[in-house]
Amino acid sequence: MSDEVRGLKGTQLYLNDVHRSFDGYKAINGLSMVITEGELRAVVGPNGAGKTTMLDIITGKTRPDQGRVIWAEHTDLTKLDEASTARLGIGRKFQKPTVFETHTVEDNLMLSLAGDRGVKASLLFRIAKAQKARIDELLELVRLTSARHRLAGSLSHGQKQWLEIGMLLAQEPKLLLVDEPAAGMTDAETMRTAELLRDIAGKRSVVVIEHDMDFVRALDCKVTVLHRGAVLAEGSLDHVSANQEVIEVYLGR
Ligand SMILES: Nc1ncnc2c1ncn2[C@@H]1O[C@H](COP(=O)(O)OP(=O)(O)OP(=O)(O)O)[C@@H](O)[C@H]1O
Repeated sequence: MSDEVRGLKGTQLYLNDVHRSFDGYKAINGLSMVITEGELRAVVGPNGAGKTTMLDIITGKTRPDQGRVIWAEHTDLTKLDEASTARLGIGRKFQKPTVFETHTVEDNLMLSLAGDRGVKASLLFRIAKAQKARIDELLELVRLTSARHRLAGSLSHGQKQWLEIGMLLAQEPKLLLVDEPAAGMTDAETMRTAELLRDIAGKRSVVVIEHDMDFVRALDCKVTVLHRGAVLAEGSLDHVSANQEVIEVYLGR
């Protein structure tokens, strides 16, 4: 066992000196980060800091030019595509909710639990007891128990986001990547989303990209500030907020 691998014990995701340029522009420029098993982490930074590109690299959508991206202590993610990283247990929630609007909340969750069986076969499939219990649990977790029989298309924007998080959780990810979940939400929905993400971390790691500082405060977790494709500061929100460089490039704008 190499020293590097031994040092990764309990690490869900490890990025070391990752680089990626687009037409000569260094979108990711020496990015290193460690996400431990079950950790909740917020990633913030100005527009163009490389946050989305970082998620693209983790999920295999974009290949880094150099650097190490290691999953669960030994799997090299730089060799994998999006389908393979999803199979490993990396779930990604994009900014815009994508739910089946003409199906009920329950059916949306059932379809996600069903995996590869196909939409029609899944809806015809009788819900096994274990599946029902899992759906109950997911509905509770994403605050949609009372909306169980509503059409997903009739939900508020915030509720659609929660439903999609539930659909991703149905696939039992070990790491959930969430891109700006609070965008477009009411203040109350934003605070409930922070609670929800705190609830679901622990059993799996959760990395949240966000601009809304009230939301980041409510997440109450370690914060990484990205700037020009690398980590500018890391620590508690109070710690990074007091950093003069962070104030200059991000908070003070
Ligand atoms: N596929 C691509 N082709 C060309 N340039 C790209 C590509 N992906 C990202 N970039 C560039 O890389 C830089 C970093 O972008 P990225 O979207 O990762 O930043 P971000 O921190 O997510 O910003 P925002 O907060 O605005 O979403 C930007 O200048 C962007 O234009």
